[in-house]
Amino acid sequence: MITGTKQVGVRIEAAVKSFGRGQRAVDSLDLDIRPGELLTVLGPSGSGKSTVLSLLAGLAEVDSGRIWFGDQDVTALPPEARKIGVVFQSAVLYPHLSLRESISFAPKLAGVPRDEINARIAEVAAFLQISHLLDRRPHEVSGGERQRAAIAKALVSRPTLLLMDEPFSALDAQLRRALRSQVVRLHREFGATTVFVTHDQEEALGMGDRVAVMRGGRLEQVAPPLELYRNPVNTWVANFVSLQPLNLLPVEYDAQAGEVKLCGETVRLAGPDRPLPATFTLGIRSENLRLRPSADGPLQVLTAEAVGEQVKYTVVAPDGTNVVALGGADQVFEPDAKVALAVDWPRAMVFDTETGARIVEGITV
Ligand SMILES: Nc1ncnc2c1ncn2[C@@H]1O[C@H](COP(=O)(O)OP(=O)(O)OP(=O)(O)O)[C@@H](O)[C@H]1O
Repeated sequence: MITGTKQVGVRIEAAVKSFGRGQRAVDSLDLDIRPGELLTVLGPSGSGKSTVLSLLAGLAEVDSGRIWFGDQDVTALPPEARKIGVVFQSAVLYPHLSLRESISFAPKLAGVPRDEINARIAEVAAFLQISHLLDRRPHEVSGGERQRAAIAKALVSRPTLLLMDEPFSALDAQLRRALRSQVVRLHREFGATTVFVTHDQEEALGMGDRVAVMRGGRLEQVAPPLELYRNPVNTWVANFVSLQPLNLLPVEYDAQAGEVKLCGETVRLAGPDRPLPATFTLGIRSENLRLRPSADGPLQVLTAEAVGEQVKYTVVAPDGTNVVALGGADQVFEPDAKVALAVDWPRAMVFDTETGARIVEGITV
């Protein structure tokens, strides 16, 4: 880790923020961000992600609640007193200044000695591979290079908290991927506690030490990526974090026989870890569902779509439910083929049909 970086934990306590008389943009939010972690904040458009970032930056004030950086209550502190670095969707650089001048602006103002500023710029620019561009102005570099300069500008003041709001959303997919891994390495190197806002599942799950999922101004769940993926608290989170389509299938359970009826098939369960209700919703991701050839069905292939090395099948169950399954290119099913499901049961999720809440951890057959 680079010397001079302090790691601070952040605590948002019962934060409420509304704009005008409208709905609450952030509603009773409690969130702990650990010292030095890279937390991604994921949610659909309008879920309150940017507002959370503005509250942390001090660009917006909470209506009620408190914000702590370590043991310091910063709720009433203005942005300049918070020791934060912020990177927005489009780089905030001075158009008439060179990148070097833009990057050195804030530390110069703060009275950091010239040599120290130069050393910090050299270090961060080398890391971000923009050393050769420092004497150019913003309009003389590409969009990706401008975003890297904006990151350098945010880092050079040695912030204790780095806030990034969809910094790569205007860039093409390949560049986004490259910059994503650069930010992860940068975070490891510089160690500042980082909050990275995105509406992109792949970005949030790929980058975050933990992912905070927001919906309608509230926090639905916060967990490490794999835990979130495997143990989502409800159908909404399960669906939102899915990289491949999620099937939510109605299931009937006969407790006495220990059997479930799923898409026209009867399956014996070995041991649900808790009593199951007579009907529930089974959540199964298409990557955890395969098709088996079966002369007498009960399902029928509707479409087969190539996805790289795999094939995405949409099949229809006897009750008309559509089910999406992924298959390898080695076993190809033609449209209209009769098939049965091969469920990876330990990866199946059981949800309450009424509330959508997760009810058991996993079931075995
Ligand atoms: N300055 C503002 N004035 C009025 N309403 C606002 C303002 N900023 C945000 N809102 C409202 O607050 C809610 C949350 O907005 P916010 O920008 O935090 O969501 P977001 O999750 O970041 O969305 P996006 O992914 O589209 O940027 C939205 O309903 C939005 O319309």
